[in-house]
Amino acid sequence: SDMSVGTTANMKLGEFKVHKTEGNARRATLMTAHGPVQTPVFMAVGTKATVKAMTPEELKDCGTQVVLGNTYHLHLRPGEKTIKKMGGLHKFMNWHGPILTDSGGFQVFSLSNLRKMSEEGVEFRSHLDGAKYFISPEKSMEIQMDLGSDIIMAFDECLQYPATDAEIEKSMALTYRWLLRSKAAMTRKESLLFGIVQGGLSLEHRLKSLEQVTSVDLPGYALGGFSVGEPIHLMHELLPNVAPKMPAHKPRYLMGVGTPTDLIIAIDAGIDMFDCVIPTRVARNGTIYTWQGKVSIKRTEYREDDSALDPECDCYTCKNYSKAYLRHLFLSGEILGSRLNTIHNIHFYMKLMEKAREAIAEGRWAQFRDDCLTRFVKKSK
Ligand SMILES: O=c1nc[nH]c2cc3[nH]c(NCCN4CCCCC4)nc3cc12
Ligand SMILES: [Zn+2]
Repeated sequence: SDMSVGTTANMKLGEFKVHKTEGNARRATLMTAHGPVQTPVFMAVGTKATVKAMTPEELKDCGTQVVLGNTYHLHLRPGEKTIKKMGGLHKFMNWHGPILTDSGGFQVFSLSNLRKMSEEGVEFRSHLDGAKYFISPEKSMEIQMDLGSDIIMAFDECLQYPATDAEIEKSMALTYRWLLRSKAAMTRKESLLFGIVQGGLSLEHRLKSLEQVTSVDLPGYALGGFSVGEPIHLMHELLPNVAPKMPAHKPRYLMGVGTPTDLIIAIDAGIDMFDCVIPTRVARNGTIYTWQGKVSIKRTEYREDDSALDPECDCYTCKNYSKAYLRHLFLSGEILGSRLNTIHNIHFYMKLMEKAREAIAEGRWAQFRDDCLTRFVKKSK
């Protein structure tokens, strides 16, 4: 269990202690203002101050350690000034564990009708009501500090895929200049600022961006610019050539990733932290992750199936409900269906990370990795 790595009592804010490694995989602890984070860790995405369909208590019961918030969404609604007045994001959403906030750049490019990009920042219209907004490194830091975020992401430019070499070079240079401005503007001592490495799907540019970003002394570093529509094998091939070259004694965060298979492959490459909407989003669409592969709950074969979603799972949903009932809820569009499927998928992701942490700590990561890849790759039913 997570206690096997000893006490975190006298760890300093921002300290990252690597307890055990096996190949590139690491078992570590990161100390934040809201407590220790045991890695490898999957962070539940709570974009609009809620992890959809789950209460904070249910999140905790599923083993959630860190919740992710979004600068873009919360700036538009209800506004960080309101959240600050209400006591900050932890109090507002009643989540008192560590919170990581994304810096807004990615969401502006993927959600809003972009108006204008400049050295200064990005001007855009809200996807909600078309109102005009402007975000810069300084504005992004101000928003994340007002939210009271424990881990603040630098304001970067996430390049779309595909991109030419010239576009990649231009964009990563801007991301580097914006990183320096982010660091200068992030003055909240309780918060940890993470830099974001870009460089597209080009190893040469990735290593150049890695050199630039890690030349700035920070408590952690992320790999951005992935999971943006590129063929997934390109990321799988690039990771082992980039992740191990990130600072060994700082946390490595792969943004926006991924499926259970992606997580295993990335941990094997040396990644410590992940976030993705997949477990919550696909749950609402009736797709369930299990230790025997994926299950689509709407299938007719489950109509009178009295068994649990996953016989190897001990979550609240698997202990109390049958596939037949969950199929009925899904087909009826019942809210409880979204809730019970989400509870299971989040529990599955957190259990996967817990087992990965134990496997690395006990020197049997390679066996666990191969076992998972065999289980997950099997055809989904
Ligand atoms: O380069 C990035 N910088 C800042 N934040 C990011 C967030 C990201 N999220 C993703 N991918 C999310 C992909 N996700 C996969 C499941 C379906 C919905 C979209 N890439 C990212 C890159 C970045
Ligand atoms: Zn379950």
